[in-house]
Amino acid sequence: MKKYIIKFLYILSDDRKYLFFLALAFILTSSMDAISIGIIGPFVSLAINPNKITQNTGLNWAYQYFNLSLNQFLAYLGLLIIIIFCLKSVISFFTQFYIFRLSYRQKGKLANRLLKAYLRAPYTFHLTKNSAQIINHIVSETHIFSNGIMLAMLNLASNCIIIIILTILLCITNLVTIIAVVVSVCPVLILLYFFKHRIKNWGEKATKANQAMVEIINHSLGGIKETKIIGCEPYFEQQLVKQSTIFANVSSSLQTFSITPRIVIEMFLIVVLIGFISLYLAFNQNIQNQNVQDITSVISIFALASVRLKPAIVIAVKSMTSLRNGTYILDKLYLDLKEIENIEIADNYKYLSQENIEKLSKNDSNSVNKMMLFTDQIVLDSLNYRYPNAVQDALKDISIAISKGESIAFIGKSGTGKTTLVDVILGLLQPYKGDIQVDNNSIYSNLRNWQNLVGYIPQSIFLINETLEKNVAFGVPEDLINRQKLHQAIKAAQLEEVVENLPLGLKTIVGERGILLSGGQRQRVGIARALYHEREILVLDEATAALDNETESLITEAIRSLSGQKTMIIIAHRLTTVKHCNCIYLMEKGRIIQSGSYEEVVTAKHKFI
Ligand SMILES: Nc1ncnc2c1ncn2[C@@H]1O[C@H](COP(=O)(O)OP(=O)(O)OP(=O)(O)O)[C@@H](O)[C@H]1O
Repeated sequence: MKKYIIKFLYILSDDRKYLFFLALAFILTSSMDAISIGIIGPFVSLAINPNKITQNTGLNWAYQYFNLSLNQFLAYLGLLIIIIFCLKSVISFFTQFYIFRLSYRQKGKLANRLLKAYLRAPYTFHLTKNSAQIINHIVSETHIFSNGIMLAMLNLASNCIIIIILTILLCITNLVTIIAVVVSVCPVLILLYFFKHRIKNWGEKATKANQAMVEIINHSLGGIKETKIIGCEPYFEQQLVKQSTIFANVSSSLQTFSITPRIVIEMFLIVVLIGFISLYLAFNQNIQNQNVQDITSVISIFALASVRLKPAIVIAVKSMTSLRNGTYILDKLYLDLKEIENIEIADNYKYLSQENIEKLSKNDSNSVNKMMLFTDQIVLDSLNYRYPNAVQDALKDISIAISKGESIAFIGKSGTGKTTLVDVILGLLQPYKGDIQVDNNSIYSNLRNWQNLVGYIPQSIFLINETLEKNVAFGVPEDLINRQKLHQAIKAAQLEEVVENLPLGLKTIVGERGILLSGGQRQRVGIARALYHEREILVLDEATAALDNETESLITEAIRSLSGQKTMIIIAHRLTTVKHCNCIYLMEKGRIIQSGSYEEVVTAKHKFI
């Protein structure tokens, strides 16, 4: 339990401070709740026999002090109970409101914290992670944390206070009831103890099945073209049925278990109540007025137990089940948060030279937001990179200089390190040896500023299901889009004709992942996007897919028209696009083995594509 609370508090982070106020509110409302219900039994007993007022020292003193008739005194006592009840109800309403708000806000905060950490985690972290898992953490697990763990913990705390106070009251007033309560609760606690591992297992299985379902849906719909052509719909359907059956089985077991306490407690309470009355009647043949009062008092206390104590016990036990069920999620969230919040620093620096680590840490501490200037050249100085857990370097001693306004291209067979080199240039991967300098300043002295200079146009552009203009001016609110810049970018990216042919022009929604556009058009949207955002340096990973001659020449034209204005770094998969480049670098096994003009390198008869 101690470990559970430590993890819970870690995840709760800043909101821990609210728990103190919540605890105070709990103590207040639960005490009022318990007292207001606890005094109903004695009040009923006094109503049946008002003379008992004079037998109680406190009540007798009040009765004498106010100088009222017994019935009037009883009426005022009733009024007092009503006031306590109303006050308790108002406070209880607001406390519950506060609990719900805190819990559900926690979901939003936690999702935010996770997304922030995932987005800031180094690129290498994402190379090894499954996106379905990440989505599941952010969407479902945060919900289970707020609903199944946090709410359960708060409910458990508030109901435990009620149980303790009511039990004390019952102990004072009636021993039979307390025996009934103990007899009813013990089997439930024993059940909970023996099932604790199974409940945790159910929680784990439900989470995994849920995650697998997201993954299956993701895979089948994400590759819908392949799914349809290969005809593997039944495979995905069967996989989904398998996981949903697991989910249904464990969830139904869990739900059944969670209603068991109510059934068991109800059964035992009734058994003890009827048993007590039957035994009482069997052993007391001559029922006197006093006996009737005893039985009435026991019944009213039983009523109290079933009105407030039973629900409190049921909610407390249900919360305990929910907490146990959430153990797997709590562990996962705790480990994940710890991992990603710490990895950010550790992994970023893992493969970096000591010199660059110092530059980065200096930058982290004074995070200056000044612009990085690029007026002369970019120098890649002896870059060496190795992927985590790889046995050999993906890049070996890469040294080149790129002057401002130059276009250069990397060519080479598949797997020779072109993408890796571009990822290093983009600052996504950090070399364990070497440096990248812009006008003699290391990019590691402020990676963010360096990235602000660079526009990246990947093979497959990420397009959102929005209008074409929003996709070009990506991340800019619609009313702030600069029309002039937008039209210039569209023109330079050779997209004017495409826009003219779209039904709503720039206002046409391009569909999920730009499904309404062709591959070549999408890549030109990517070029327009980089141009709109006025990036000095454009890094273009040319599409590997075969493009028709016209599209290819449009892309080539778009790239060519930018030469001289922008510094371009191109990963080329076909030679036509790089004809105009100032320098071409041929790569093999992570090294640059040849460089020179198009004629020098291409006519050297290397078969690299
Ligand atoms: N995430 C990774 N983890 C480990 N090794 C990797 C990873 N990504 C790439 N590699 C390895 O690094 C080497 C260079 O890969 P890279 O993707 O840079 O080649 P490429 O020239 O861009 O290939 P292509 O033209 O097919 O895209 C390859 O041997 C590849 O197997």
